[in-house]
Amino acid sequence: MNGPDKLRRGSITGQWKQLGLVGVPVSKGQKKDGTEKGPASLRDGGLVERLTDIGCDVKDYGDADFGEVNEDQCYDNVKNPRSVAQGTLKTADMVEQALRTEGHCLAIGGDHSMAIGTIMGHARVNPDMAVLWIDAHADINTPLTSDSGNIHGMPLSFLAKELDQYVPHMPGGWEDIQACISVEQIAWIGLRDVDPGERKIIEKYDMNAFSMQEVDRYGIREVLEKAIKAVDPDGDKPIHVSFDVDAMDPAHTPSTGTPVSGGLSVREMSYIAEEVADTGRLAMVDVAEVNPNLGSKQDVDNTVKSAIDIAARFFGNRRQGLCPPDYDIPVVPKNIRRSSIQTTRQEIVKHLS
Ligand SMILES: NC(=[NH2+])NCCC[C@H](N)C(=O)O
Ligand SMILES: [Mn+2]
Ligand SMILES: [Mn+2]
Repeated sequence: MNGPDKLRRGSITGQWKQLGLVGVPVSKGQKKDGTEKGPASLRDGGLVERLTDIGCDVKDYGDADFGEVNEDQCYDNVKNPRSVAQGTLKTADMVEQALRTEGHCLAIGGDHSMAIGTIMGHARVNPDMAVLWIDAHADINTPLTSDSGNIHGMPLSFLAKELDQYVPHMPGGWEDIQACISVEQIAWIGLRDVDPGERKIIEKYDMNAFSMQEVDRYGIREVLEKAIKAVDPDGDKPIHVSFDVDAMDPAHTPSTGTPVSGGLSVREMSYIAEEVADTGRLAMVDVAEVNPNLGSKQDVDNTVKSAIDIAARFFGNRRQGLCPPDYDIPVVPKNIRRSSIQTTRQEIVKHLS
């Protein structure tokens, strides 16, 4: 081969021309206020500009309206079931519309209960999607296996058809939320805090769960390859990435509600994003669990920066660099003497104008 993967990779921007952005300002899936401000913190941090710079044509669909639910009593131990259900249905509609219109979608949360709506909406368009769930947590507790009662620890139990028998039918909108994917469509990367009921489900259904132990044993390259092979053996499925920022080490994403030490490095996470982008099959990304209420200003800035960096990598930004399709190396006109770079530049500008 001639140079590092020269033939396989282009370096031109604009692979994802059209991209719908959907904000999912949910915080009722867990107990800490602040994730409802996640979408605003990512927009204020320059997310759209970053995506535009790398050649994306971003259409911002705004935020799903989570409204206010009066007296959202617990269902058994499940907290805020009606609030989450109501916003989930709105999220699903917006994601569906964004995907149908733009072809690609980036959903920014919000706690990870956001993914019930994003995957539901995505499944209406691509029911055969492959889901890569990048997270310290498995988020597949059922309401009955969950100790916390927080819905952000349960989204996959509502989404996986095989688990229907374990999930109670809750009131207040949940009748419209139906499981839409199979356990075989899901692979996790980054796990390091898995509850007993979750571990049981993973083993019972022989699910594709890659913990940090596998990352340490095989390296991120092999783990990612195995994960993609597991959910997309023929390499022809649309890919949904659900990225919980707590998958990364808290050194990079400290402002999140349930940080767990020993997470993915910037390099490992960048590698995942670049390689998934390179498949050409990425349809949608969720960015979950940014909580600007937690930590110092520096912590929040670091978290927002990491989240934006990774989101941009999923949509085409590469560590090797990019150049716009119409970029040309500036030529020095023959009649201009090279006295110094400074004057050359000025003279070229003069010459051109
Ligand atoms: N999306 C997340 N950060 N989830 C954390 C879940 C923690 C724990 N497993 C629970 O069920 O409550
Ligand atoms: Mn998590
Ligand atoms: Mn999560």
